[in-house]
Amino acid sequence: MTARIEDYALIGDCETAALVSRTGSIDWLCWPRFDSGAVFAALLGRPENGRWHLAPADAGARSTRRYREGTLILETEFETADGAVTLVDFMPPRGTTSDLVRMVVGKRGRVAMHMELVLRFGYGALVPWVSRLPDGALRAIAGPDMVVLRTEVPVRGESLTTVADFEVGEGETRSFVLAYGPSHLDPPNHCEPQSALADTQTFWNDWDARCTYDGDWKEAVRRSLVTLKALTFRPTGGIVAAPTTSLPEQLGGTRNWDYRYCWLRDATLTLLALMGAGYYDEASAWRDWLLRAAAGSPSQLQIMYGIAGERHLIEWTAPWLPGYENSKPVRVGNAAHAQRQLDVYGEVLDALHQARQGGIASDADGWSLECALVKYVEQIWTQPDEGIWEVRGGPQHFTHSKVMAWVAVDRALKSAAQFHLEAPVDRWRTLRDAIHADVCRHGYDASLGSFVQAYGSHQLDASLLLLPIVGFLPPEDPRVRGTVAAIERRLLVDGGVVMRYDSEHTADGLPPGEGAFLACSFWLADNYVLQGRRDDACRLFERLLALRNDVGLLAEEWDPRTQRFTGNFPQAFPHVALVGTAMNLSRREEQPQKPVEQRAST
Ligand SMILES: OC[C@H]1O[C@H](O[C@H]2O[C@H](CO)[C@@H](O)[C@H](O)[C@H]2O)[C@H](O)[C@@H](O)[C@@H]1O
Repeated sequence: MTARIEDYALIGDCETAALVSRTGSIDWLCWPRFDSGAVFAALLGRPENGRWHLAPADAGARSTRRYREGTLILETEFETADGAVTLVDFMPPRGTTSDLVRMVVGKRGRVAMHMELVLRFGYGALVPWVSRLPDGALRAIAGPDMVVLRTEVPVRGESLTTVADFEVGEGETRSFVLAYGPSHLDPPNHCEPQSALADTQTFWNDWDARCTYDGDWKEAVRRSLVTLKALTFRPTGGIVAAPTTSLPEQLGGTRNWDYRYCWLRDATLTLLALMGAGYYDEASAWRDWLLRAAAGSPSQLQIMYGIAGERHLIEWTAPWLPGYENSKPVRVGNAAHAQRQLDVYGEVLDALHQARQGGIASDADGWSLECALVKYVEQIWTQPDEGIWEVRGGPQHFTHSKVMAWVAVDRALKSAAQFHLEAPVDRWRTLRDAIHADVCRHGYDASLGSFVQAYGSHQLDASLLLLPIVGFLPPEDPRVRGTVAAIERRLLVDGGVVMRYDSEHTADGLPPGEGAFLACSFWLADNYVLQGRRDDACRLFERLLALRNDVGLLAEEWDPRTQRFTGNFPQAFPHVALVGTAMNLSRREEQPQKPVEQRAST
């Protein structure tokens, strides 16, 4: 049986990532990029769909694990009746080749180990052609892809699986390196495990040392930041929402989506978290990515792109994979790429404004793009859209979407004023005021004393928690207070996690039922900070921190019924929100109402 989502840890080389279970099984790896076909897809199927298991032969071995501090180097300690070993798993940040390194280090006694490598290219479907190279390495080829296994441990083939049985004594180390290369080229060069480990340690330690956050939640914030960095595709600066596809939002359900792409929303929020912690190089790389991806007509701006800016993210299903705990279908690609989501204009213009404030100056082309985006918002803001939650039940007039249209114009106006940029400011002011008035007139339900999910609806929506955070209204406004209170009454469950909306009564085009969306739960804590309810904010924040798995990672959702993670993992969204809330709570008491995440820029 596949491990629980919370039983996985992430390793990666900033171009792709793998998930390693507590029992030493790598059950997910797309190679060579985040969005490539998976070579290990057991996560969404069975061991025969590809995995790499390496653990003591004793099935009763106990394991504990941790990352080396401030790195993405995973250490799993196995204890058996005969002794103890540490399994060190990592992917060196990529040079010319991409390597997955596993080292078994003997700690005590003599431990019998067992290794099983099942390579299945094309998301678990294709058995490769395996042969020996003259230097003894094992080469597996399937169409365009090649991987090469190098190890000093004798391996053998058994039932389409590469198997090894060996022992490791105290002080001894046995290593395995699996390297990727295109099949039309020579096999990738040998990577020396010890020096690769030292280089990987240096890379992450250097990166971690740049973090400027110095508040009370350093360990959690640094782990989230390392995770966000791991989701950033180094060659282009694009940021994926998560490294997985189709981990279900409801176990056994159909809400299974592919997150291995760059959403403007998720990526801009990631950028703000990184900038808040002092990481301006990544912010600059992302800004350049955005300007390239969005180049052209604003009417053709997509809500998401491939990691290099690709636009065609056609959604298809992989029927040969049974899905995580039978959650079908397994989807590749994402039909949401063709949706209209008005909020992305607000997120993008806010991020660009904040980048400018942080000293990442935009050139004239950048400002013309921003002006063109405002012009486009002016044309479309009155139209319905699919909203922040990417509903599949048809467009609606979502309140949050209109608020973010207001943010788009507001931030462009602020940039124009602060940086003396040329703009039709009178026209923009009129537009900004018109959107504000429209939201207050149609997005607020006086009988509920709350803003509502969509114009004319009586439903609540956790995205409304963002209204004071983006500065649409002050936190002490009675309509904002009423909205927070209504969300606490109707969407807050299980003592501290927030549902995005009531899926029974929202036309999202899908069968109802999902977990609580963890990012929204942090937004509630941000609202408590804004309202001066610091104790409530700390209590909720600590409760959310306690949901992280043993290595500090969060999935998209938490299912209060089963007390399990659901949705793609690890997802950038909740880690961004965690960083934002930690920063808000760590700010000095005298300036509590300017939250970091999506903060209302001055
Ligand atoms: O719930 C339906 C939608 O779910 C996914 O969207 C969610 O993930 C996105 C990436 O993190 C995020 O930007 C969005 O706010 C979330 O609702 C899925 O990608 C959609 O295709 C799907 O319609």
